Amino acid sequence: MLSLPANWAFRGGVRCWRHRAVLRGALKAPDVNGVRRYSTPIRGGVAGMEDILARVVAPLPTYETRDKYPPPPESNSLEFMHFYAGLEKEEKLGFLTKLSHDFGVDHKGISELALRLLDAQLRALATILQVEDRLLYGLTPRYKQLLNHISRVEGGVKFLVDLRADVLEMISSKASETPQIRDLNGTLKSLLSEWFSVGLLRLERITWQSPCDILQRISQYEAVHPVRNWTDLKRRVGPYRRCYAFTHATMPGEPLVVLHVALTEDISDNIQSIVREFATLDSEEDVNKVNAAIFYSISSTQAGLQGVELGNYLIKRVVRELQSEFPHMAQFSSLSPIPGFSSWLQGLLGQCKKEGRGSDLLSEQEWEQVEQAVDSAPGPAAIEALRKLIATGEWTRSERLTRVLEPVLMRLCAWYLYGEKRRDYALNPVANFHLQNGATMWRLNWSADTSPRGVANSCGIMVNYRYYLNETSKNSALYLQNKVYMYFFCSFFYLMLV
Ligand SMILES: CC(C)(COP(=O)(O)OP(=O)(O)OC[C@H]1O[C@@H](n2cnc3c(N)ncnc32)[C@H](O)[C@@H]1OP(=O)(O)O)[C@@H](O)C(=O)NCCC(=O)NCCSC(=O)CC(=O)O
Repeated sequence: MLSLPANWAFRGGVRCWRHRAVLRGALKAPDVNGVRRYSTPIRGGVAGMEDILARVVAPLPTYETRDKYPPPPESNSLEFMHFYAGLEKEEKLGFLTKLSHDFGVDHKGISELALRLLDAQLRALATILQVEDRLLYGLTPRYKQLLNHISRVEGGVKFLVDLRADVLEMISSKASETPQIRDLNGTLKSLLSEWFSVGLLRLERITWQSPCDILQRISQYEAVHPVRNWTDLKRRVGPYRRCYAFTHATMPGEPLVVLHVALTEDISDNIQSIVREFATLDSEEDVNKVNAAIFYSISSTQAGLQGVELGNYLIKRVVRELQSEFPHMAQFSSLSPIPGFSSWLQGLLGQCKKEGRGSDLLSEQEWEQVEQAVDSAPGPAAIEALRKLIATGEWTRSERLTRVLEPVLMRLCAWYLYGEKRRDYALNPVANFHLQNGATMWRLNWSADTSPRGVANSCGIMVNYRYYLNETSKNSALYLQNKVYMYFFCSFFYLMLV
């Protein structure tokens, strides 16, 4: 029995009183994602939650009647959606905990079926297969059929995407770490991965002629290089630029993942040349100037679709689109930020200061140059001075210090990207994304993002992840199965200096 905070029942009671009042027509129920109001009154508090769940989460049909059982009424789905939409954040935690705990897999039934499978091992293969199929069916959580039915009502898929976003937030914030909540996340992810498979996605090119609300969403969803104004946005969908999004029939007008591309002569080493400088040409007159496609921003817009790998699908699909538009194009690369490098470096400097050992980071000669450049005494004082300068970005104002720090920061950044791991994969999430896709860590670029954000996040350094099209499948398998990173030696020679 789930124990909820004592006041929950009261608050829930008040809320459910409001629901009841709404249902009697006393108040107009707000439509939720276009979901029509349900018609059955509900009791308040935990009892109200149990009442709702017991009523709308229908028991799994028996194995024998599983294909013949009539689907539950649509009102069950609507009632569940409306009830959930009316809950506060902490109430949703309680509700989803109860759903996942009490309406999941019948574990007792599974253990009985597992014993039957063991007993059947000496029987005919047909019998074994039949018992295995029963076991497989028995492993279906009771709530899964409700989720399937919800996906068929208007706004249902978007509701489930947002529901998974709530579940992911509960897991990442450690508000809930139960295995049942993880199971609920797994079930939602597998359903969403089916519904958002690449064959069901629609590739849309976004141009200045696209509907205003789409352009507005593209602008607000841009998570990597924020759009400053309409002029900036017009540039990003204008000449020598491409902007693509995947959309889905169940979520019309909602770009699910957005990719911004610059069409250039060579592989770009600087983001300001892409998002700051304005083109002098009004149209793409000289396509011979276009030899490379630079992916300079990719953003998933639906938190609930994390792990569905829409970004990977989109990059691969856009490459094909560009190859058909520019048959001679042979260079496909990202120009990616390196979020986390500066904070990682600050942590290292803090450790060095504590242990009074800076020699791991900089050579004696480099430290001497830094001490002269920052006019500091050697040892902890120099380390602290360097920490402050990097934290504020002040170091970029000193040519002398910049000259001293370039080889140091490039060397440390190469190691951060290549050597620092999380569960044997790249620690940096952007590196992990592109390496998962089969890209090669191709080139580190100094002073590639001189914006305050770029200097603060990664000391202004950016990286190209190069897509060698004939090698991405092999590279992806090597990375995912063997944790082997592909990097281009001569651009990452800094690694040899580590
Ligand atoms: C990068 C994404 C589009 C990937 O989304 P997908 O749906 O394709 O993939 P996914 O959700 O399965 O995640 C795949 C991997 O992306 C990596 N990843 C990268 N950035 C992440 C982020 N901010 N949050 C969560 N994961 C992130 C993770 O390591 C994850 O691996 P795992 O699941 O194993 O942990 C998205 O994560 C996102 O929108 N991130 C925020 C914006 C951003 O950082 N964009 C990339 C910047 S580089 C850039 O924009 C230029 C360019 O390179 O194009």
